[in-house]
This record gives sequence, C-alpha cells and structure tokens, in this order.
Amino acid sequence: MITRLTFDQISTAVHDAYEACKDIKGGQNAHYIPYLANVNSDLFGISLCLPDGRLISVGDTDYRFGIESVSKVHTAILALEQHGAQAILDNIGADATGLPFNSIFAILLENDRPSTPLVNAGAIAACSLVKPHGDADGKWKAIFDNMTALLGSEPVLIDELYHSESATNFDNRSITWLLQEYGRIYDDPKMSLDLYTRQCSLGVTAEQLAISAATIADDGANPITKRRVFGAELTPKVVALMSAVGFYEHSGDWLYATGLPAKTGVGGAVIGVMPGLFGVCAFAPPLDDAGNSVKAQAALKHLMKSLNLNVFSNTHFDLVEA
Ligand SMILES: NC(=O)CC[C@H](N)C(=O)O
Repeated sequence: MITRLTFDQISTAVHDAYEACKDIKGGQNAHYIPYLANVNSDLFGISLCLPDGRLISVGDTDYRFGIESVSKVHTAILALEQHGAQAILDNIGADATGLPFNSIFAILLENDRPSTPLVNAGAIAACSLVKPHGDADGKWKAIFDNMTALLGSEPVLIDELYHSESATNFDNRSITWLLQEYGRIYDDPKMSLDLYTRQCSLGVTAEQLAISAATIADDGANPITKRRVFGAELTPKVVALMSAVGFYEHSGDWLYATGLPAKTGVGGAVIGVMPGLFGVCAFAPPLDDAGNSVKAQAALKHLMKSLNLNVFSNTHFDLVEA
C-alpha cells in the first residue's frame, strides 16, 4: 500500500509531539559524568529533516549538547566506509547485547567480541580501526571530518565535558584493557579510548543530528550540502545496527513499540531514521534506567503513531506536495 504524506502533515505531527510531551516529567540527567549532571533538565527540542533538505524544528533545537553515544553511529559509518561491511562484522560484530552500554559481561558472553560498534566496547574498537593507523591526529581528523560531513556543519568539542569524562571513565578503561587482552583493539589502546571519549564530547545541536540522520535515510547523501558522505549500500547496515541495539537493553521493546530504528546518547539525544523518508532527532536530558532520554522517547513514539509510520509495515510512504 502506498500512503501519501505532505510536508504540512509531517510538520503538524512534529509540533503536536512537542506539545504533547513538553510537560512530561521523570528520569534524571546522566549523573556519572559530572558535566552532564549539571545541564538544564528542562531543555527539549525536536528537529526533523527531509531528503530534500527541508527542516522542521521546534523547541531547543539550536542548543549545543554532548553527542555521547549517538556518535557511535557516525564513527561506525566511517569504519564501514574505510574497511567494508564484512570487516566490521569480523572484527567487531553486529549483535544486540541485551545489556547496558558499558557492560563487561557482554564482552565475556560474546566470546571476546565487542558485539557491535554501537556499545562502548565496539565503539572503542571502531575508533581503533579508523585509519590512518597509529596516527592520533590523523585519526581524530578523520572522525571529526566524517562527523562534519554527516551533520552538514562542524561540531564543537566541549572541553569541559571531555575533561569531565576523561577523569571519570574508569569503566571504559577496564573495557579497553579487556579488549586489548582479547586482541580486539586494533591500534594503541589508550589512543583508541581517548578518541572515543573525545568524539562523545563533541557538542552538537538537535538540528545537526537530524541532518545526519536524514543523510543515513537518504542513502549517504547529505540533504543540506548535497555531498555524498558514504556509499548507499551502507544504509541498510547502519539501520540494522541501530535497530538491533540502539536502546541497549530496551532495544526490542523500543522497536516493537515504535517501528523506528533509532540510537540514543546519555547527553539526552535520540536520532531516528526512516529510510527514504526522513531523519529526526529529539533531545531532552533526563534519562531512564538504560540511559535513554525519557521525553525524547515519548516524542518520537508520538510522532510515529500520529503519522502511522512503522519501518516494518507493508506500507510505503511517498512525500507529496499538498
Ligand atoms: N550511552 C552513552 O551515551 C554513553 C556514552 C559515554 N561517553 C560513556 O562512554 O559512558
């Protein structure tokens, strides 16, 4: 079945989702990273980007916040581009862990594999895979440039967040050394961890993240800059990774409830990708027990329901002029 959607319908749905969810309480800011604990908990924004570059934004969509684990998607794309889909499967994996994002148990259960580039272990391994090998500055430039190409404009490193996170990331240090012991870090371990921590500390806006999600939805072509960022054959791989583990131990419940492949970060962002149709980002700092934004989840759930969208349904959606 083909259903026609207009820009106005999508715009109304975004504004309705904002209104319906703006007063939702519950959850708390990430408390284990001191910088994030102090961000204003009332911030809330939704931004949606269409493949033709039109943006629908409501609320705090130009506030710059820590990208955190949403960056795992961007660097997974870089590693996929540089090494190919098979190498990422062989060296990292694409499995759901069913466990928290920083789980050491998941590494042990998965027979030494980091599981997926979208949990901490696999994301640190992905940073170790980024070329040029052995060159910290060159690798950071590759990560930053790839992020910029996906966002359509530069992110800004939040120094305070980077220092705050570097000083307190004891679990990620343990993960890195365990992976090193298992032969699953493919460059200098300390450098790989530092690159991961730095990418998590990049400041981005909800609007930038929506553009990057729309770039994934648009088969690797950035809808704003029109630049091709990655090969179209990678979109199904990226969407599969997001679907499998985007909400960590709540990934199945999320996908079942919404039908939206999405990825969260403890900075409060959630990005969602409807291939061919749009990319979206909702942002609000308070998180649930799995580290996923309470209000952003509610807003995206509302949006998908009101537009009657689901990536698994047998309905194809065409964006039409009114
Ligand atoms: N889920 C997240 O966003 C976690 C990211 C954070 N930088 C960490 O490694 O703990």
